[in-house]
Amino acid sequence: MAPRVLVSDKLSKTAVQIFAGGGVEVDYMPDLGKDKDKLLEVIGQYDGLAIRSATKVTEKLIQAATRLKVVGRAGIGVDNVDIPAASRKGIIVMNTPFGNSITTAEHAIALMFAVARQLPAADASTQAGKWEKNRFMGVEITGKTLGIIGCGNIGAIVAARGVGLKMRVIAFDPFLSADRAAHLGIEKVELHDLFKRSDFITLHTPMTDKTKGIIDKAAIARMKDGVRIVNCARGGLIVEADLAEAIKSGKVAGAGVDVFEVEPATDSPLFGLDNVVCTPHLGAATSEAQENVALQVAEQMSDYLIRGAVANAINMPSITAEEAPILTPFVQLAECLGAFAGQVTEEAITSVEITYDGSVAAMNTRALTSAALAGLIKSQVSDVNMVSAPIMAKERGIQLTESRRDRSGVFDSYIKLTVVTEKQTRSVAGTVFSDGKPRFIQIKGINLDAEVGRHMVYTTNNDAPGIIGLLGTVFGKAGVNIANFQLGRDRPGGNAIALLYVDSPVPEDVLDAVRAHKEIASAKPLRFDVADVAG
Ligand SMILES: NC(=O)C1=CN([C@@H]2O[C@H](COP(=O)(O)OP(=O)(O)OC[C@H]3O[C@@H](n4cnc5c(N)ncnc54)[C@H](O)[C@@H]3O)[C@@H](O)[C@H]2O)C=CC1
Ligand SMILES: O=C(O)C(=O)COP(=O)(O)O
Repeated sequence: MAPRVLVSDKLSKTAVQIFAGGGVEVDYMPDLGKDKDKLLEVIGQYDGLAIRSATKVTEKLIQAATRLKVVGRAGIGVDNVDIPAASRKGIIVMNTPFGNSITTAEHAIALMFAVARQLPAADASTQAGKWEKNRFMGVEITGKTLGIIGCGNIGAIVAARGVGLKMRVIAFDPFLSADRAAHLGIEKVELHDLFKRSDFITLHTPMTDKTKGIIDKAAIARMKDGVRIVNCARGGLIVEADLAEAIKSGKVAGAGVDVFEVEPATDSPLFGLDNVVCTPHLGAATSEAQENVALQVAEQMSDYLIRGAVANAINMPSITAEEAPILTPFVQLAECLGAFAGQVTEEAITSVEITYDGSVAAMNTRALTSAALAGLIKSQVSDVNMVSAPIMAKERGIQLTESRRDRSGVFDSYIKLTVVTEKQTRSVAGTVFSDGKPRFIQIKGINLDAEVGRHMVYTTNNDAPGIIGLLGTVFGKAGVNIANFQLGRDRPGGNAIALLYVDSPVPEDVLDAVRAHKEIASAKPLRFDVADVAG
């Protein structure tokens, strides 16, 4: 069945063509994002949801989205998506991090000019036949100091434009390196310094707990008199009432505002003030940017839904379309190792160590680790996948270590998973054979070579004669067919294990008959719900 995607915001129709061309069924309802109740009603029918900023992907919507696998944001900011809730539900959230950045940077520059020369008010006055040449005295931009808060993709483009306009550009961004600042020809400064020195301030950070209200009354008090402020990032970065107050008092000479605390903004303390230029969240609104983001989000979502490739996900490591087929057998192996460890571990897990040995070490091990964690946690929580597993492991306080090493044994590559609980440490290792199927090659340090089947039984016992006969007889009597039987031991007469791949689940009373034997320490039924296992 073809995956189904809902487009609930106004995306370029290019997205529809890409989805349809890629084998994805698509419903284009650009106004649905504004109708919360209707969206809640229909969301259960879709595997993908393509949005801009109008659709709010709340926890409630996510709970109702029983089939949803991916949310694609045709744009940059994902503050309208409850990412932790999506991650917990195993839903990938992806954006298009570059598609509208030039356009948004240009809008910031446009607002800076509009505020410097009071263009909207001058336009209105002129068209009203007033010719108020003396009223609209502006300021020059050349030689002025432009303070950029948040110098990522958009901030850096604004910086380059500012330098081109002969401004002195300074930036505050904790993640801006000195090298990058030098390369951009700008000065990296602290926030208080930026406030003190800037003639123009422009905001380009995401909306986070740290950036919310970064421009408030106290911040404004530290700024130069007559500063002009531009916000093309997110409304909540500025406390609108504080800015309005400062404009009325003349402390701030003007503001260019594209984004608002509440959107759509039908009312704001900034409306009607002299030299405040407002636009209705138009930062990304050019035909070029909208083509870019629509095309990109549709390609990314189709690639994920059809081929399992992951690009630009906020809550999952990337997997390219080329990488996906090579990685898939190892993803399955990692999940089987996790599932084995999860099913034989009954106590709370304190830490997990994953070792990648040989050629697998050069692969996308973040994705493989997520798969191993998903397998591990699946024995306790059925609704977990590679997206939600890392967050669930973290919530459970599981410490994670990952190590890689060059080929150290007979296998071209293998993965070893060690799970530590308060009582014991357990390890299981596996590889992928040339048939692409996962194999267990070591359990508790005991070597074996076991095909992974959907239904399996794992026993631990003393190495003594008669165990094969016992299992064969008990299972045979119960009508359970053994497809494959693997044994291993640490030394003659020592600890032994058996791993049986059976054609059907083994009833508990049959296992009890096995457990009753004096040489058997434990007998566990196992299940592996992974695509490429046998059975
Ligand atoms: N008005 C509009 O239509 C549009 C608005 N945006 C907004 O612009 C924002 C920035 O976009 P990009 O530059 O592409 O993102 P980005 O992720 O490339 O850059 C954001 C920068 O902010 C910095 N940052 C984070 N926390 C900070 C803090 N507390 N103080 C200072 N800097 C901090 C980061 O280190 C990063 O360098 C987006 O998050 C989005 O909200 C984006 C596109 C269109
Ligand atoms: O990409 C972003 O972060 C934006 O803010 C653009 O928003 P929009 O897609 O125009 O609703």
